[in-house]
This record gives sequence, structure tokens and C-alpha cells, in this order.
Amino acid sequence: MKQFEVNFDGLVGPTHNYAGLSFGNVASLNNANAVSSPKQAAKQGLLKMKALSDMGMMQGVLAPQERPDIAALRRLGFSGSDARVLESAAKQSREIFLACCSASSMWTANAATVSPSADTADGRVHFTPANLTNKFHRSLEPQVTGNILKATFANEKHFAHHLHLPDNEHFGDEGAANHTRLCSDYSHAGVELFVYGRHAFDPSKPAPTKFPARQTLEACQAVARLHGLSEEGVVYMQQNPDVIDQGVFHNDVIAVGNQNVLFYHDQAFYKKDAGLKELQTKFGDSPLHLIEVPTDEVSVQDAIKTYLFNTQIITLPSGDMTIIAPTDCEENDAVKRYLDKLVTLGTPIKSVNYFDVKQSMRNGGGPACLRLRVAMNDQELDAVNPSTLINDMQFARLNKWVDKHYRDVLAEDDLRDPQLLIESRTALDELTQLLKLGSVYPFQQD
Ligand SMILES: N=C(N)NCCC[C@H](NC(=O)CCC(=O)O)C(=O)O
Repeated sequence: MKQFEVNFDGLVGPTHNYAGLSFGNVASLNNANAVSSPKQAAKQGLLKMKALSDMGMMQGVLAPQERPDIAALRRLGFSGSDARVLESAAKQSREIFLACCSASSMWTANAATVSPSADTADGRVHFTPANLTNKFHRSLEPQVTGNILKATFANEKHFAHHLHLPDNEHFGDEGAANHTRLCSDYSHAGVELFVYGRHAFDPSKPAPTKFPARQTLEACQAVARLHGLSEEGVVYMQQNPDVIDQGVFHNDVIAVGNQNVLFYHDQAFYKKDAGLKELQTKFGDSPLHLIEVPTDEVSVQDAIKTYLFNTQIITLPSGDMTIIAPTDCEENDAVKRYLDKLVTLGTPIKSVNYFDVKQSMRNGGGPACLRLRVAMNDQELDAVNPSTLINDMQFARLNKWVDKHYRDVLAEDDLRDPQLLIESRTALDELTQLLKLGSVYPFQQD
């Protein structure tokens, strides 16, 4: 049986903007109100998808969400025509309005947690959309994320779709950003590492004091239960509360794994030694490469600034692993020096490829934030909606679609323009045809 890891990247939406919405995410706050370029952002993302496909990887795309979210604004009491809803929300409550305009669904590492069929009790691939309760603008995503995932993985025999966890901070869930699957082979049962920031029901346990811990242990456990994971196949580790307080708002800002490699900063985890020991034991006899980056080579601040750990580690068809890193890593002396050394250390990681994803980085989203990993065998891959897989033709179509519909620049005032809403809906309606998704958006269901 053949086995693949398919990266499903989020297509950047037509309202990509910088609104400073994510307290605890340093880049988001630092770039609040900067002018964005939705067209450039979408193209940077598409180029990364095409490059991975050209490397011989299977690459997919997930559609963005409808923004401005008129339905959410109506739910909050803004009424009248769509133009009137936009105008009154922008005037009366700038923060609510900006939250309802965010294109944050582009970071599909936060779309869902995915467990491959080799790990689950019923032998299907399981998906649970993340509820993203900690940030209002992100909590608007799970319902439509569920629609998009169901339209992309539309086959009950192979794919199981769960409802997102209850919308409450006790079950705060940020999806694959806090979940790493380690395995010897994608098609063999692996160990799923869930990383949480706090215990929801036990305030006596350690937790950050300055910035929020978005993910709870109880949410991780609920997802593991829903997916039918076995106790031997799961490890829970707590993220070091000190690094959350320094701006590490998701585990994928300080650790990343692929197959038998876990690449992490020495300050990433609380009770690190016990957790890694459990991981090693559950992983079994085959070698597990634990690549720990010491603080005296790369500081936590440099890791956050450059997103050294928000890189993608992928296995090329040759069997070698390569790192997909943002150009920000190349521009930082300490991080570049570390990466130059890493490829000589005799680990499975043999090369580094740099990509310019600065439009996303300015909101705190690196290469790994932009993708949701789905490990599949050939039968499962055959059951995926083929229009969502990237090849030369689909890449060309999507580029043309971006050229036709996206603005070059977007500033805050543009978001209240009713014409932008019309442009976005027209673009998304056409996209659902391009990707053969059916009616996934509220505006298509009215
Ligand atoms: N690490 C992963 N997997 N994802 C990164 C998500 C970045 C996102 N930024 C934002 O939502 C900022 C939006 C703004 O400020 O306009 C967030 O904080 O949730």
C-alpha cells in the first residue's frame, strides 16, 4: 500500500489584513493597522504550494472563509442591508467589525486536528475542526471549516467528520498547531503528541500569567477520545508556560515533527524529560530522532521572530527530509548558522528550502501555520475531492482567479467598502466551482 502525507494549504482570502487581533501573538500586535496586500499574500501561498508539488509532494488546498462575516455581525444585532450592517458595525464597534473581517482561516494548521486511519479504532481518517475559542475573530471559523473539510474529504467510508468541541474556554482547541504525529511510516500506527497550555479544571496546575494558554488538556483528551486513539498511541505534554508568556502562542512556534523526527527548542516543554521518555517508549524500537536546539545557539526570541520551528519538515520522494523555512530564518545570523549546521548533523534532515511568506508572517503565521497535514494511503487519496489537489493546471487556474478578484493593497477603511463584500463573495462563489465544493458558505445558503 502506498502512503502519502498531503499538505493542505489555506488559500489566503480576499480580505487579508493586519488588525492586531491576537493578544499573545507578538507579530500580530506589532503589525496592527499596517497596509496589507491580499494579492501578494495569496500568491506567496500559491507559490509555496506549487513548489512542494514540483518537489514531488502531494499538495492540496483548502478554501478560505467568507469575510466580512455579515452573518456574525447580524447575530450581534447589526441590521439592515449588508452595506448598512458594515457601516454601522465599523462606526459603532471598530474591534468587533475588524474581527469579523479577518482572513485568519488561511492558517489551516488551526483548521482541525487530523488522525490518520492507521491510528484510529475504526480505520478511518478522523477530523475535528478546532473551536478556536480564545480569540473572537477565530471562533467564527469552525462551522464553515467543517463544511469545507466535508466537501474536500467527502467519503464516509474513509473519512469521519466530528463537530468542533463545545465553544467554551474549558475546551479551547487550536487544532493541528498543538498536535504532532510521529511514526516510522505514514501508513503505520504512530504516536500522536498533543501539547496543551493549561489544565481547564485544575487551577492549581502551572499556567502562563501574562498571555493566554489557548489549548487545554481537556480539549486534547476529548479529541483523542473522539478519534478513537489508543492509550499506547497518545502522549500529552504541557507547553512551558514561560515561553507562552514570551509569545509562543501555539506549540508549532517552538516545535515541529515529521515521521521519526521531533525538532524542538530546549525550552519548549514543561517536564520535558518525562514527556520525551514516554514518547520514546511509546514510539517503540525504531529510532526516534530528538533534535533539541539549545538556547545558547538560538534564543526563544529569535525562534519567535524567525519562526525556525514553524517550518515544515517534509519527506521527499527520495526518502530524505527537507525543511521548508521562511526567508526570515535566512536573514537571521544565529538561525541561519543553526540551519546550516543542522543539515550536516547526520539526522534525516538533509536540506533547507527558503520561502518568502512575509505577508503571512506579519500576522504570526509561518509556513507550517499555512498547512494542514493529512497522512493517507492510496485508497484514501483516491477518495479526496480531486479538484482540491494542486497540479500545474489547478495552480494556473487559481493564480488567474487571484489576479481577477484580489486587490493589490488593503487598508482598514477599505474593509467597510460594500464593494469589497461583493468582490469577495463573487470570488468565493467562483472558487467553489473551481474546487467543486458545492455550497459551503452562508451567503450561498441564504
Ligand atoms: N501558529 C499557527 N499554527 N497559526 C498562526 C495563527 C496566527 C493567527 N494570527 C491572527 O489571527 C492575527 C490576525 C490579525 O491580527 O489581524 C492567530 O494568532 O491565531
